[in-house]
Amino acid sequence: MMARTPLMAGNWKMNLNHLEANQLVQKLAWTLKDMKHDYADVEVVVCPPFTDLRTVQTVVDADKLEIGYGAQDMSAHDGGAYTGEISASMLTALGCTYVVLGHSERREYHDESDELVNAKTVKAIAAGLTPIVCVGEGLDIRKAGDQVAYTLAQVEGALKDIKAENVENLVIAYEPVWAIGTGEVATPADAQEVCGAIREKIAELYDQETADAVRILYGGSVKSDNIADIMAEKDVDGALVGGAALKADEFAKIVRFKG
Ligand SMILES: O=C(CO)COP(=O)(O)O
Repeated sequence: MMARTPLMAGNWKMNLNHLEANQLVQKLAWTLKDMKHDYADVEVVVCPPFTDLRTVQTVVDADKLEIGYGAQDMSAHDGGAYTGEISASMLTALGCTYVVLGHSERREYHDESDELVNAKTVKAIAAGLTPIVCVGEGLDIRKAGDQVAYTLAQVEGALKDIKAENVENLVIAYEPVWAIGTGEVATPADAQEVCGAIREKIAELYDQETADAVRILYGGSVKSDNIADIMAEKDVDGALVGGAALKADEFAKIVRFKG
């Protein structure tokens, strides 16, 4: 089995304008460079608002930074009369390599369904983007003990009609909604339970090789002081980080979770 490269992705949500984005990415790059170890063994990605992407591209290109970037959403359409939407090809034209899809905040505030997340995932893959597909249960489902079944149904919905060769590059982020922005982090065992079940589901839908290649992230109140324990779980390959990704020092410490 090929080792999966850990991935630390910062989801900035609706925070930081392009000037602030410039500062944060530069500071992140310096901080990572100043750290004792080089960070080549961990992939670092930032997902700023759309309006920051051009700026992030300029900083990354100018300083040849080993920081990837992507958007937090995109349209399921290729182009045309869709006011306010951004297409996959607009993102690739800006050098994006990733796109977050189906975040619980999109599902909750913008009524995104599994079908829409699937349509976007198909388009992202076709454009050569790596989708970070977000799944995860709310508190009521967790209390009822149905987190695994609920989350696996979302995974299956997102992957409908997607071929194995496209799934192996995909990233899935398990983000229990009750742990997002609440300070309530899932225990490492909670994260492993669902991340492990997601990998088993992918093996069932495709094959073991595909399942072993897919990277599965945990997200929800990840901080520098809890990341190491979460990363110790065998099916957790990284984190999708919200609030803690807005501070260069803190995000850099998360990237350097091995110390
Ligand atoms: O939603 C998240 C990342 O996509 C998690 O947010 P927090 O890290 O702020 O809890």
